[in-house]
Formats: sequence, C-alpha cells, structure tokens
Amino acid sequence: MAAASESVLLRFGNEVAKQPTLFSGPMKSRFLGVPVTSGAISWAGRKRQVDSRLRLAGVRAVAEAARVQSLSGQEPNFGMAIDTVAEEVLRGEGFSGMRKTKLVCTIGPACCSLLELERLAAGGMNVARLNMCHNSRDWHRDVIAKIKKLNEQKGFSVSVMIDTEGSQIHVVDHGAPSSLKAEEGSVWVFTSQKFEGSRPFTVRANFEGFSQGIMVGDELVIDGGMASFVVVEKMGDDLRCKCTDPGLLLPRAKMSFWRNGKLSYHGLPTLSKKDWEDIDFGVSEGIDFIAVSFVSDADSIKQLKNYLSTSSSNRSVKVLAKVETLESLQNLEEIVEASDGIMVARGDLGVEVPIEQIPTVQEEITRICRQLNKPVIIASQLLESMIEYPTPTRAEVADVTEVVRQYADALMLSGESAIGSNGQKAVSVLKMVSSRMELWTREEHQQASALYSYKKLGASLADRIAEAICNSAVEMANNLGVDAIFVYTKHGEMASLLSRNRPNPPIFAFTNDRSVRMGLNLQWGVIPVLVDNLSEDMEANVLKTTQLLKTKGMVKRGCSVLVVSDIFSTSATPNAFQSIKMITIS
Ligand SMILES: Nc1ncnc2c1ncn2[C@@H]1O[C@H](COP(=O)(O)OP(=O)(O)OP(=O)(O)O)[C@@H](O)[C@H]1O
Ligand SMILES: CC(=O)C(=O)O
Ligand SMILES: [K+]
Ligand SMILES: [Mg+2]
Repeated sequence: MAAASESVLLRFGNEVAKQPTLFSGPMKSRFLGVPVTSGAISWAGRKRQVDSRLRLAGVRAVAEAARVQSLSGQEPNFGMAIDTVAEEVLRGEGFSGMRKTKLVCTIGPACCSLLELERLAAGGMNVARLNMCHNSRDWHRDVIAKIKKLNEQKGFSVSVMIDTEGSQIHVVDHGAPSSLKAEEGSVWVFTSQKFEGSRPFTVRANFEGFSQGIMVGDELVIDGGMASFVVVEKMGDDLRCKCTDPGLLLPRAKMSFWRNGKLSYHGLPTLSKKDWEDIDFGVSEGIDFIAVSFVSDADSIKQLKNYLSTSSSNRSVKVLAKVETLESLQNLEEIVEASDGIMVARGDLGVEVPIEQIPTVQEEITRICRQLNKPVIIASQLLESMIEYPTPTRAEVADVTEVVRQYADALMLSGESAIGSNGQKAVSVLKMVSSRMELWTREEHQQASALYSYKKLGASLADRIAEAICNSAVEMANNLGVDAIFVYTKHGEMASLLSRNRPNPPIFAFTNDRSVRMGLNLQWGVIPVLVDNLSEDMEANVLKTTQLLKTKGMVKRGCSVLVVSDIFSTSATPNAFQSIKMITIS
C-alpha cells in the first residue's frame, strides 16, 4: 500500500485537511469514475457534469466536507429534536462514541412501569416491541402511552413496534404452572377442548383444528425438539401420543407435526382476525412498526401494506416480515422486497429448520437484507441465560458479537427484558458487546471492512443514482476520515442508502417528518434528528443545524462532516457546495 504517496485535500472556507488514503497505484476517483493521475482536479467541474443527471433523478445530492468551525456564528431560530441519549453521548464522547447497532427490547411485566421503561430508554433502547401474543390491549395501550410520554417529556426517541400473534399451534394448558417433564414412553392426550381443573397427561392446544389431517404414525415435535411424540391413536379430534424423545413441556410450547421428515402445514392465514384487530389497535395508538409473525410469502405483507396505504393517516407505519418458517425461507427474496424490513425470529425458525442451519441462514438473510436495503433485526435467545442470571454466558457474547460482525441493523431482547430479572443489565451487555465489535471492525480491520462494505454490494437497487451517490459518499467519508455524515432527507431514503454501506462515521439524518424519524430508529448507524423546517437551500440547512448542534455542545470546533442531501433544490445556488479537491501526491 502506498498510502504515504497519496492524499486527499478537502477544503471548506480556508481550512485544509490532509488525510492519507487507502488507495494505491494511480488513484481513481471512485466518486465519478474519472481516473485521477496527477494535479488538482476540480470537483466543481465534475460536479457540473453530473448535476444534470442528479436533477433528472429528482435527487439533488451534494457531497461536501464541511468544517464546522468555519460556519458563521449566526443564531438559528428553528427547532431540532435529537434523542436525549444520543445527545449525551455526543457531549461526552463525541461522534466516535455513537453506537451503530440498534437495540430492540420486548416489553413485558418485568419492565412495563414508567420507571423501568425510562431505564431501558436511558440504557439505549431504540425500539420497544410489544408482542400481541401476550396480555390485554389495555395493557399494551398503557405501555404505548408511557413510551410516548417519556419521548415527549424526557426527550427520548423510542419507536414502538407491535408483533402480531399470527396463527400457530401451541400449548395453552399442560397441567402445570411452569415446565413439566415428559418421560420416554409416557402416553399423553392432546386436545383442543377446555377442561376443568387439571387432568394428568393431558395437554390443551390453542386451535380447534390442530389435529386435522394428522395420522397415526405422525411425529409431534414440541418446541423444535424439546420433546417428541408419536401419534398412536386418533380419538375424534384428540390425539393420543407416546413420548419418543423425553423432554420438557413449557407453557405456550410450540407444536409441529412431521411426516416422513416433512412438516405438515396447518393452513391457517398469516394474519388472523385478531391480528387485523391488533393492527387497527396499534395504528390508532400511533405505533411505528408492525412485525408480522409466521409470514410464508410476500402476499400477506403486500396486503397489509396496501391496507395501510389506503388509509392516508396510516401511511407511515412500517411493515416488517418475521422470518420464522421454512416457507418464508423458500420465498425469502420476494418477502424482503415486499417488506420494510425483516426480523430473523430465530426462536420459531429453530422449530422448523435444523438448529445447526440457523447461523448460516441468519448470515444469508442479513446479507440479502443489506443488498436490498432493508433493515434486519436478529432476534431470540441472544442473552437467554440473563433471564435468570446477572451475567451472560461466553457463548451468548460470542453470538451477539457475530451478529454485530455481520452488520445486522438491530439486536433484539425477548424474555431477557420482558420477564427477566436483569433486563437493564442485558441492554448494557448488548451495548458493550456491540460497541466493542464495532470499534474492532472500524479501527483494527478498517481496510477489510471497507472492502466488505463497498465492493460486495454493487449496484442492485431501483434508484441507481441515489445508490451510487451514497456508495461514493460513504467511500469518501471513510477515506477522508470525516467525523460524521449529515444527511438531509425527506423520506429517509438517502439515510438508509448511506447506512447500507456501513460507514465508519455515524450518520445524522435530518428530517422534518416525524414518522421518517421514528422509522429510521431501526437503521444501523443512523441518528435521526427531527427539524421543524427543511429548506431547499442546502447551505441554510447545514448552517442552521450545525450551528444548533454547536450551541448545544454536541459538535466541537474542528470536526469534519460530509454532507449529503436528497432534497431537490430549485432555488439554491448551484455553486453552494463546490469545495472538495483531490490530488495525488507522487
Ligand atoms: N406483554 C407480555 N406480557 C406477559 N408476558 C410477556 C409479554 N411479552 C412477552 N412476555 C413473556 O416473555 C417471553 C418472551 O417473549 P417473546 O415475545 O420474545 O416470545 P414468544 O412468546 O416466544 O413469542 P414470539 O415467537 O412471538 O416471539 C414470553 O414467553 C412471555 O412469557
Ligand atoms: C421473535 C420470534 O418471534 C421468534 O424468535 O420466534
Ligand atoms: K408474536
Ligand atoms: Mg416467533
């Protein structure tokens, strides 16, 4: 590598920053595809060449290294809302302290008081997940109200996600308050009928038609292998089953039937009547995300998105597909395409897919999501042992580290926060482990990660111009070693395209749309900032926002920032952002 022989100069006002680059050999401009061999190349000239293309695409993108210190000391008179946790980190540690991987916490009885929710938010929770499988709508309404109250009164920016119950066969009563052992050879009756009191060796399933199509000799697997039975007799709709593989029966244990190594599908709809009611409930309560359980193909996602878009007030709710069935893996690309994001729900996925395949499946889903620019959450059992114990196992830490290394957008806690006794600790473990891995990929393996983040993505999205601009902007940001990327965005598109490249510096996304802000909470490395006004004059936007951040002590003199925008400008002077120069030093 001939790093010392080349450098990039960037100017804003009279400031000149000099940074070594990773390039070797005759330096090619990766920004515009024009080879640069020697001397100073005018960014202004090349910018004019592409400007017309950008305008045609309806995208005005300006990439610019701005020196914060050179901005004039004019007092801005507009408002800005940034998550109070991000604000604190910025004040204390600066841009380099910003965590990139987002955190989702499932809210349950162990963390539903205002104080507990506040502690989770202060600990770094970006999204609160409410699982509609559990508890009443009144309970969920109360939690949502508390989160909104904390956002309004304490300056947090926690988004709310509901997770649909979906249609799945599970245990509702197995005759014990907690787990019950099924011994080898013991015979049990599985029924859907309600019964008084407890009947030994009787398990009630949630769904009346659970045994439809099931034959003697079929295998009944509990929780993906926790215990197994063989069907020995059909008695009306009930099944008499003999335990072939002893294990535990837990409350709400999942039941799946297999014949000749193949799963029998129950044929229930992805979105049940209750799910639609829960969706209406969530939307009316102002939630930000709907995670759809047991998705099998893109149809249910399209149907829901269509439903939300026809009611104009609901446009902003994002729809995530949970990948947790074999069928969803078979239709993965179309599901990712149709949805606004994915949750790899490893709990149920492990029931249908051999667990040794989960790690590779997870990596592949994460890769596809990034390729198609959809945020991906990795969920379930990340720190399972912490439900009970105050420290995680080494294996759990290794699992979380791997998720972060794969550049997933978000990590999710389930029982750890919902019912566990160490929810806040679990959040801080996720925070610590992800920050450590992020630093490692950024600093110790910068070159490798830069290669991974840029080369493998290629051009694959519909809006190729925006995609190319963001790829280039991130490469610039990394190579110039800027402290932050600021993106001014109407719908969040450019912010997510920048995030897709997993840049070294954090991405501050300024938007005047509240729902865009809340939606961006799930995107890797993006700190959404709500501003009350975005002008078409980019210079004015940059001036106002930077000045305000400076006044609040969140940015310091001397920070360098790369500015990108998807706000189409009609009035701004075309020369407003022409001051990057690149040279190759021999
Ligand atoms: N709102 C709630 N009220 C009571 N218990 C809850 C609530 N949410 C979650 N839990 C508890 O926390 C555990 C973990 O929750 P989580 O939602 O992640 O898993 P789950 O019930 O297996 O369903 P899913 O497959 O949809 O994730 C649940 O088994 C349940 O006991
Ligand atoms: C999160 C979830 O639904 C699962 O892991 O099954
Ligand atoms: K669910
Ligand atoms: Mg699930």
